[in-house]
Amino acid sequence: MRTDQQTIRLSLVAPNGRMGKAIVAAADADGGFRIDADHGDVIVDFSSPEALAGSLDRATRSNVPILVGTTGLDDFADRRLAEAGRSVAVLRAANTSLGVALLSELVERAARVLGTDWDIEVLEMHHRMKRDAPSGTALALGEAAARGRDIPFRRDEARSGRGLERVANDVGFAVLRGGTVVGDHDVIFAGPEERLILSHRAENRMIFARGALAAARFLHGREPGLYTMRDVVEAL
Ligand SMILES: NC(=O)C1=CN([C@@H]2O[C@H](COP(=O)(O)OP(=O)(O)OC[C@H]3O[C@@H](n4cnc5c(N)ncnc54)[C@H](OP(=O)(O)O)[C@@H]3O)[C@@H](O)[C@H]2O)C=CC1
Ligand SMILES: O=C(O)C1=N[C@H](C(=O)O)C[C@H](O)C1
Repeated sequence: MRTDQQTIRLSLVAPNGRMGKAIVAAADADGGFRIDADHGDVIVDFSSPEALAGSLDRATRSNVPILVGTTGLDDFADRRLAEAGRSVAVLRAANTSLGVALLSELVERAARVLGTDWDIEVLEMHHRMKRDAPSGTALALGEAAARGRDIPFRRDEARSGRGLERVANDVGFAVLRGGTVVGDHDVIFAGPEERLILSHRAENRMIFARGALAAARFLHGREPGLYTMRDVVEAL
């Protein structure tokens, strides 16, 4: 039980989902948080893209910061998040684990250092219930690679058939689904006669839940803006 910090009330959009339950368990173990159905200090949304508009409306109307962990969001959702970020603090994270926050930095750096003759492929595997593909994390890692290389992010994710020679600088995606896999991500840099593979393995949803609590603590009382897990890690 923490005694050094103020208790933060979390309003969970989906308390009964897999992530909702993990966050409730992590909050219980931490002792510095309380789950509050409506009037939280921070809104926490790990649900589905359909819920996002309502969650952002609630955040801006009540002037409360919001953590969005939902993946599978489209460009329109990006614009809504940016708009909400003008009036409240908004943190969007496809992956709230500490390991993936660091992996994203490593990927950006590797892409910057390795020349364009190193192709970049992202491979991910998740449990059979996952609805979106590629995972939000895989896409965010692809974006980090493109950022490192200072090129526009172009996805190649439909390789089946013929005439599929690789286009230079595209980021390729491969997706596996099955069983209860919590979340595996490999970023493969395939160069001339060598490969560098940066990997993360999530073994339990509690890693995302603990990261979500760190993000909520970061957001509490934070000024309006769009934030990422890198901001959270830097503030730790
Ligand atoms: N950022 C991160 O670190 C992580 C992100 N995720 C992402 O979080 C999201 C949820 O994952 P997970 O918990 O495994 O999924 P689940 O399917 O277990 O839970 C989703 C929950 O959202 C609820 N829900 C769905 N639509 C709405 C809506 N329109 N309004 C309110 N609630 C809604 C569902 O309720 P009901 O069952 O009643 O429909 C359910 O309780 C996914 O997008 C996933 O990719 C997952 C893990 C880590
Ligand atoms: O749906 C999941 O389970 C996960 N979703 C996130 C994603 O799409 O990247 C994060 C994590 O990999 C688990």
